[in-house]
Amino acid sequence: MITMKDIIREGHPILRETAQPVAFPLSEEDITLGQKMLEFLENSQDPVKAEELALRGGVGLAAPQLAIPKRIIAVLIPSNDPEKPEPVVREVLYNPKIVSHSVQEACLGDGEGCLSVDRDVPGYVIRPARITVAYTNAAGESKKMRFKNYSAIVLQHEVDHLNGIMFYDHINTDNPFALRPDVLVIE
Ligand SMILES: CNC(=O)c1cccc(C)c1Nc1nc(N2CCN(c3ccccc3Cl)CC2)nc(N2CSC[C@H]2C(=O)NC)n1
Ligand code: NI
Repeated sequence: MITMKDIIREGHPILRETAQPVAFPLSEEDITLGQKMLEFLENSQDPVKAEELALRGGVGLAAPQLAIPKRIIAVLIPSNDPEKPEPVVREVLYNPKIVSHSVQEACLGDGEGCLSVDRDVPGYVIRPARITVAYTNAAGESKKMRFKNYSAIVLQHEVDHLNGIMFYDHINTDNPFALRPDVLVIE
């Protein structure tokens, strides 16, 4: 199974490369990889397993973070509503593409963290608040899904990894906490 030792850290060249699209039909290898990426996120969010395996919590993971320059991301966003325990997003996305986005922007009030960045980089990462992503799922079906707020931030962070972009590339160097008008700050 995937653990932190499999995740490359900033400085590794693959994190700055553009990942290659995956071919269809999906290979067993690419399907298995997606499943293992989701399993990692599940383990990372399980207090017992995360401690056992020394995993940092994450809600998204991109194949380049495993030194695999393929356009594959896994997203597991847990529900925060005890009434509805189902995850908000539980998906492996092959060749994801942001096909449209809102003018309105948003950012996480606490800034962004990344499993490939072993340091705190303070500052707002301002991104479109709503996006539409076209992708192929593990069953080989073409999908189009809309995301907003926290989910949209996570998807964009992971798609950035496929294009060699790190979250702190978006932080305003003059004033990391500068806010443009109408940016939604997500707490
Ligand atoms: C510097 N300040 C901060 O990091 C930061 C600080 C405070 C709050 C937030 C909200 C911050 N920001 C931030 N927190 C997260 N998590 C919160 C903890 N959680 C988690 C942890 C353990 C079990 C289950 C879970 Cl659910 C996992 C997810 N995740 C991301 N990102 C950026 S988009 C991709 C996503 C990612 O998965 N990163 C590894 N950012
Ligand atoms: Ni990351």
